[in-house]
Amino acid sequence: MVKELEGFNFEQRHGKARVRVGRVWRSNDGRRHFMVEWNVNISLLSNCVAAYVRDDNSDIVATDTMKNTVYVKAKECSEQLSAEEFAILLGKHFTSIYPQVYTAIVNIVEKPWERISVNGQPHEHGFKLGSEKHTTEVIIQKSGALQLTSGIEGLSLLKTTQSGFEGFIRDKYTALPETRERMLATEVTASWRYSYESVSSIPQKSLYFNDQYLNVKNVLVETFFGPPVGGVYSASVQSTLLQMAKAVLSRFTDISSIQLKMPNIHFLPVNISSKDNGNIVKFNDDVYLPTDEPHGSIEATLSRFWSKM
Ligand SMILES: O=c1[nH]c(=O)c2[nH]c(=O)[nH]c2[nH]1
Repeated sequence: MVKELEGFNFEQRHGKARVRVGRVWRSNDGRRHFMVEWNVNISLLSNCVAAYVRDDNSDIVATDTMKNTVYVKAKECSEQLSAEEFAILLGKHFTSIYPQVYTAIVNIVEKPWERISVNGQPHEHGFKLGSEKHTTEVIIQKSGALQLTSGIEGLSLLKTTQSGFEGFIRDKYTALPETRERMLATEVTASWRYSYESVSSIPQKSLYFNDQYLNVKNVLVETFFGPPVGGVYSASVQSTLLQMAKAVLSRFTDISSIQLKMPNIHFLPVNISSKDNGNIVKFNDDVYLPTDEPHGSIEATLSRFWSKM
């Protein structure tokens, strides 16, 4: 502990936020293009207290250097890679080349550019923006120990039936009727932690984490809706959320925990009545008032019992 901080507890980190980078790769004949757009955030934990206490910047990695590193490393990746692999590569770089840096935290949000089909044919170099985003965060130590998390942001799901909410507490403030027939809409934010604990145990199969992202998304969606014919009844957002989390942990053995945030986005059944005429029109689960706010906020984390988290 330096003398200037005696009697204090001091924690610090520094990094570069929102470094946006696009990267294009081309097939051998140059015709078929692959592209990603990433928003990279870097945070370094390092021994650079002197900069805070005595204006000595000699242990500081300039955040401008961090930004440049993103572009140079993107250039150096000669083949397409997942956001997870790129985050690990950056984290490894910062923790291995700077003696002062003991931990790097890198998170990336990937913009959902998807290859476009024109007249039913996938275009060689044309992309359109999709909706939900692939996210990842790696926390990596100098030793190579790491925590890897991936996720989805903004996955909007809605079903028009097979949802209800009954049996909740009723008191003098309760106006909500019980129902077995309502709309269910949410915008899922998911983040799941992989059980890999060191750089050396990360799967070497290229684009493995992109495949896993799509697999987890499919399981979440399938569980939310149930089979295409008939669907599955949801007794609450809470119940559906847990089924989704359990389905992911039971299907993917390399995932040790998952957090789901599922706001309950209300579609209010329209009911128009007047004092004189009572109900003017008889609505029958057919006309709704869509809302954004207020919304229910429902979130939970499910971890394997043996998980170290
Ligand atoms: O699925 C639901 N869970 C709740 O906790 C809740 N609360 C509420 O008003 N409606 C709902 N719906």
